[in-house]
Amino acid sequence: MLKGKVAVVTGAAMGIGQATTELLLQKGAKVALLDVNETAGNSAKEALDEEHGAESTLFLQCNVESDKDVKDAFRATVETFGGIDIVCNNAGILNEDNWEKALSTNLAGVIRVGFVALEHMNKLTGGRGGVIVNTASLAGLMPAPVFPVYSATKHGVVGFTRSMAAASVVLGYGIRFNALCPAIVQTNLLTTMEAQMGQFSTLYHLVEMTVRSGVLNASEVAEGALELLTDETKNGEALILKHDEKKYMTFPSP
Ligand SMILES: NC(=O)C1=CN([C@@H]2O[C@H](COP(=O)(O)OP(=O)(O)OC[C@H]3O[C@@H](n4cnc5c(N)ncnc54)[C@H](O)[C@@H]3O)[C@@H](O)[C@H]2O)C=CC1
Ligand SMILES: CCCCCC(=O)/C=C/C=C\C/C=C\C/C=C\CCCC(=O)O
Repeated sequence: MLKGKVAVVTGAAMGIGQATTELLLQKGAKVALLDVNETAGNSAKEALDEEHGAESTLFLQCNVESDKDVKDAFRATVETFGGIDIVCNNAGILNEDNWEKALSTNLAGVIRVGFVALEHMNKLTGGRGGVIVNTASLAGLMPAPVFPVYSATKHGVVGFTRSMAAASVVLGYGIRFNALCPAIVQTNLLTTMEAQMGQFSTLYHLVEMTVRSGVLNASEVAEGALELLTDETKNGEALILKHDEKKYMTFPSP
C-alpha cells in the first residue's frame, strides 16, 4: 500500500510513534525515525531491522524543540531516501509544572516540524506533495481539568492542522494535513502521568476513573493514523479514537 513512499515519524522511539513506524514499514514505506532519546531510538531501529532490513529505516537523533535538529534530520532523510511523502508529527510530552517546555515541545515542535516538512514536500517548490498527520489528543477538542496546559497545546495542534489544511487548498501545496485525537493510550506517557500533572495531580482519581472504563493501545492509534494517511478524501479532519469508538469531529461553522 505504501511501497515507494518515504515517511518521517517524530517521537518514533516509543509508544504511538513506534507502533506507527512499525505499521508504515509493514505497508512497505521507508521510515526515518526521529527522537530525542538516542538510546531508545537505536534500540527501536535495531528491533525493526530484524524484520524489515536495515535499509528500510534511518534513526536520527532529533529534538523537535531545535530548528537545527529538525532541519538536519529532514535533510538527512531526503539525502538517504530521495524525498518525503508522509510526516507523522507525533512527539509530545505531559509536563504541567514546566508549562513552557510542554508548549515548546507539543505546539512549537509540531509547527516547526510542519514548516520544515513543507519546505521539502510543497509541490510549488519542487516537492512531491503528500500528507502530514499531527498527533493531537481528545484533550485538544474538549476541556481537560486534569492537565490544562497539555489540553491548550493540543487545542493549538488541532487549530494549526485545520488552518494548514485550508492554506494548502488555497495555495496549492499538494499536501493534506489531518489531526489524530486519541483518548488515553497505554504508553509510557500514561505510566508517568500522575507525576507530570503537577498541581493538578489531586485530580488523578478522575484519570483513574477514565482508565478503568478502558484505554486504547498504541497499535490501534497507529491504525487511525494510517487511515488519515491513506484516505485521500481526508484533509483538515480531526479523527477521534476511543477504546470503544472511532469518529470524525464535526466542527461548528462560524
Ligand atoms: N498516551 C496517551 O494517552 C496519549 C498520547 N497522545 C499523544 O501522542 C503522542 C505520543 O505519545 P506517547 O506515545 O503516548 O508517548 P511516549 O512517551 O510513549 O513516547 C513519546 C516519544 O516522543 C519522544 N520525545 C519527547 N520529546 C521529544 C522531543 N522534544 N523531540 C523528539 N522526540 C521527543 C520521546 O523520547 C518518546 O520516544 C504525544 O504527542 C502525546 O501527546 C495523545 C493522546 C493520548
Ligand atoms: C500523559 C498524557 C496523556 C494524555 C491523554 C490524552 O491525550 C487523552 C486525553 C483523553 C481524554 C481527555 C482528558 C482527560 C480524561 C481524564 C479525566 C477526565 C476528567 C473528567 C472530565 O472533566 O471529563
